[in-house]
Amino acid sequence: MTSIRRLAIPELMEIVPSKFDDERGFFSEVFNHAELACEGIEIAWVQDNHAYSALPGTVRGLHFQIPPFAQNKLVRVTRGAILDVAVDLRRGSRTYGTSVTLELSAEAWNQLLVPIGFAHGYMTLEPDTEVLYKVSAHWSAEHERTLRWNDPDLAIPWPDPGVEVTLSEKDSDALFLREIDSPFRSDEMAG
Ligand SMILES: Cc1cn([C@H]2C[C@H](O)[C@@H](COP(=O)(O)OP(=O)(O)O[C@H]3O[C@@H](C)C(=O)[C@@H](O)[C@H]3O)O2)c(=O)[nH]c1=O
Repeated sequence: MTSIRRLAIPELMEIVPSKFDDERGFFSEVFNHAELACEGIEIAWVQDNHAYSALPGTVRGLHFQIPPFAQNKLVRVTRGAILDVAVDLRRGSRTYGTSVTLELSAEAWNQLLVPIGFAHGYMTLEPDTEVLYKVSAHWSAEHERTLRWNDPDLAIPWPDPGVEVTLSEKDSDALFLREIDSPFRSDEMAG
């Protein structure tokens, strides 16, 4: 059975699928539509992404796409570990501009559901970390937006990686929260 736990912002959920170990290795249903549907999660996923980061302290994000390419994301780690972060960008939300963090790892075998209306990003906590995630809209460069990972207004409790942070050029030149004109409204969101 998959376990599902709502986080401090209840639209964000930690999902932990069962994992069956035996002498050969393991088996796990990493996505089961019917089990998630029982919790009201019925999302039409259209793309699976796989990202490998060589170094610990690699930051990707914080990213979101605007409509009509806004994306739900279901994120998991198959090797290594990350601190995964979602920032509430739903105007009118009591938690607008605040974040939820959750450590995801191959060992814990947990996943984070990040719905439309949130920016998403992560820092790798181990070398050779692989992140896989489903998204519910295709990638569109014109609809992609980047929020600055270390914007002081977000006050995200990033860990000290003990090394210099590795960042893409796009992410190092991102917008601050105060510069973002969010298209998301809390009263339009499901859940
Ligand atoms: C996101 C994405 C990128 N690309 C291409 C564009 C570019 O040449 C290369 C690397 O893209 P990026 O630097 O944007 O990759 P990355 O920084 O890993 O982007 C990802 O970050 C995490 C935090 C998310 O939440 C994702 O939605 C996505 O934005 O891959 C695709 O072809 N399809 C995609 O869906």
